[in-house]
Amino acid sequence: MAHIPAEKHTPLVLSVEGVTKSFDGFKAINDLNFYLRDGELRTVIGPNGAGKSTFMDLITARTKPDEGKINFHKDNGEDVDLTRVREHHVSQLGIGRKFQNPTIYRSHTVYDNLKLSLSGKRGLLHSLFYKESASDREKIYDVMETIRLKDHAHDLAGALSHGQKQWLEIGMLLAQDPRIMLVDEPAAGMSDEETERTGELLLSLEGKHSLIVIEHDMEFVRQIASRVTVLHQGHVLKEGSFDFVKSDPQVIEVYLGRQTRKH
Ligand SMILES: Nc1ncnc2c1ncn2[C@@H]1O[C@H](COP(=O)(O)OP(=O)(O)OP(=O)(O)O)[C@@H](O)[C@H]1O
Repeated sequence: MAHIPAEKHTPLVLSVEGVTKSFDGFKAINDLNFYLRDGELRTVIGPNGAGKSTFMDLITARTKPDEGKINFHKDNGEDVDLTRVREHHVSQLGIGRKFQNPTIYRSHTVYDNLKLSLSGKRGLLHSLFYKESASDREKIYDVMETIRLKDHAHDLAGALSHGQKQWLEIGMLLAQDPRIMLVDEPAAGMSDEETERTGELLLSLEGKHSLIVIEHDMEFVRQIASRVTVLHQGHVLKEGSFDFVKSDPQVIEVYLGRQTRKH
C-alpha cells in the first residue's frame, strides 16, 4: 500500500491501487499505487520507459489494466471505477488530457478554438454553427486571461508561437472545467521565458483543478513542484518534495545521474 501523507486532510480525487499492465508479458506498470488530492499539482518524473505515458493512458481509459483499481472520486461523494468506463466518457467525467503535440484548429482564431472546445460536448458540426451565450463569452475571456492570450483573441491559432499554442491547448482543456488535468511535457521545445510562463500558468491552476504533469526538464520541475512522484519500471520509486527526490540516491542512480551524464 502506498503511503498517503498524513499531514494533509484534503480529500482524494483519484486513487490508483495495485495496478498492473503488461504488454507481451512485459510489465509496463507494475503494482502501482498512486493517490492524488483534490486541487493538488503533482509532477511525475522518471526515465524513458518508466511507464509514464501508460500511466496516463490507464487513467484516461485508453488502456485497461490487467489488475488493480483506478477510482475517480466525484465531488458528490460517488466513486467511478475508471477501469470500467469508455475512453470518451472519461472526458465527460471531468478528466482532461493534454498531449505533447497541440491539437488545436490552426485555421481558426484563438477565440473560436476556445468556443469550439466549450461546445465540444455538443458535437463538432453543432459547434461550428452554435451562437455562444453571454456567459460562454465571459468564460472564453476568463480562459484567455488565464492563458495570457487575450491580446491574441482574433489571431489564427496557426500563427501563434510554439509556447502560445501549448497555452491555447491548456485553455481548451480549461474551457471544459476539468476536475483533473493530465499534462504531458508542457515545456518541451519551449524557450526559457515560455517555460517559466508555463510554470506560472500551471501554478495558477493549482487548487482550482487537480493536475498531473509529466516532465523531464528538472528546472521546470523545481519551479512547479510541491510533490513529485518518481516512476521507475512501472512502480513508484520515491515520492516527496522536489528537494527530497532530487537528493535521493536511488533517484539519482536510475534517473537524475543518467540525465546529467547525457548532457
Ligand atoms: N502499446 C504498447 N505495446 C507494447 N509495449 C508498450 C506499449 N506501450 C508502452 N509499451 C512499453 O511499456 C514501457 C513503458 O512505456 P511508456 O511509454 O509508458 O514509458 P514512458 O515513461 O512514458 O517513457 P518516455 O519517457 O520515453 O515517454 C516501455 O518499455 C514501452 O516500450
